[in-house]
Amino acid sequence: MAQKGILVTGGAGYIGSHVVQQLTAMSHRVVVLDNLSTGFADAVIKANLVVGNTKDSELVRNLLKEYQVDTVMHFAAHTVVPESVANPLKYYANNTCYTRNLLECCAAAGVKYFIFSSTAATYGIPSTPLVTEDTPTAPINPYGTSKLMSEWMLRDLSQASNLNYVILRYFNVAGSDPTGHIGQSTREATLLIKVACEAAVGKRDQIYIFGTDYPTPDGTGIRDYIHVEDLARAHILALDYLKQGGQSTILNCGYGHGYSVREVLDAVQRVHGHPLKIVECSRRPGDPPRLIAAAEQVRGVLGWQPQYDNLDFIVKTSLDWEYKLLARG
Ligand SMILES: NC(=O)c1ccc[n+]([C@@H]2O[C@H](COP(=O)([O-])OP(=O)(O)OC[C@H]3O[C@@H](n4cnc5c(N)ncnc54)[C@H](O)[C@@H]3O)[C@@H](O)[C@H]2O)c1
Ligand SMILES: O=c1ccn([C@@H]2O[C@H](COP(=O)(O)OP(=O)(O)O[C@H]3O[C@H](CO)[C@H](O)[C@H](O)[C@H]3O)[C@@H](O)[C@H]2O)c(=O)[nH]1
Repeated sequence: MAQKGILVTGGAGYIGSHVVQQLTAMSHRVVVLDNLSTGFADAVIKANLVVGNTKDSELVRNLLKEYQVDTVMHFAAHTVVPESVANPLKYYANNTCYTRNLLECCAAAGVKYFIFSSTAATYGIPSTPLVTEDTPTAPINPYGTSKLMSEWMLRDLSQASNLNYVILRYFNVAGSDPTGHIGQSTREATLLIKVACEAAVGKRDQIYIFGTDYPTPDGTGIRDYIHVEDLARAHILALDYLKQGGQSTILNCGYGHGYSVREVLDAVQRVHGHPLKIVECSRRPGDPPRLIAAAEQVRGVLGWQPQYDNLDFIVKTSLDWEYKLLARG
């Protein structure tokens, strides 16, 4: 019998491509569906890339059939929070409606396992700094809401069918493949470590600190930064877990401790060896002071053990990739 396939939507994007690389290294049969809206064809090295959209039911149905897909890993989404505030319907269409479409195709094809990229943005501004999976969800922007609605669809479909899922709520993802084959190539990036590394290699003149008056030890926002390779590994373990009959579940993905913006910028300067031009400015609307994952569940349920829980290493791999992008022009 032919090996069952894994459909990875958004597998040409930053996080998806790292997961695909781990899956193909383990000889899984992978097909990537990506419309290349923010992804890159050359990020998909050993899997088949089909350029298309999750809203295209006929295409999705054909792929599920052709590759005998029993597992879907769903990364495809728009991911920029301020853009979601300015253009909410774009986010509800892509992140919610097209996910519904994908789920409908999965249900019809009898897909058994679904691993979904969710986000700490579903928690909004939690009242406790340490966020457990039971912390009430209360997103404060359309991006977070669009993702939470997909979680609900998945939960409800699972209850009405044989589909089981793992929802992974990522905290702040950073870093790049330590072997240097792939990395974060996002255009017009907004995420702190990526932006700081762009400033370090001279792609930007300066880096802004959004708010220095937060109730944190140094006044800047604190986040739980997780290396993309460790996050990718959690997907592999989630797949094993589901295949061994694991119950549908939601898991935070973070290390359980955080760094302030100043600590991150110190790390970038330390690893890079040169000072950055840092400009302090007012808070960015909607940013919680501190967001840290309670990260016991993912370790307990999946047996996940992070390898790269080291800020300087995260920064080093980001910086190495930024130099590569610079050399490519
Ligand atoms: N980067 C983070 O810190 C972070 C944090 C939490 C959650 N997430 C989630 O992780 C997932 C991946 O994020 P990323 O950072 O790799 O972003 P990314 O933009 O690099 O990847 C998204 C990929 O999906 C593709 N895509 C988008 N809409 C599509 C569609 N309708 N059909 C087919 N392909 C489509 C894009 O071309 C891109 O390759 C997203 O679901 C995002 O919400 C990311
Ligand atoms: O140029 C920058 C960029 C960010 N920050 C600060 O750095 C911290 C991290 O900000 P990011 O923009 O890197 O990431 P967020 O914490 O806003 O991440 C949120 O948005 C992400 C997607 O954009 C993910 O969904 C993630 O789960 C969600 O918490 C925040 O305190 C932010 O104010 C700066 O000071 N300057």
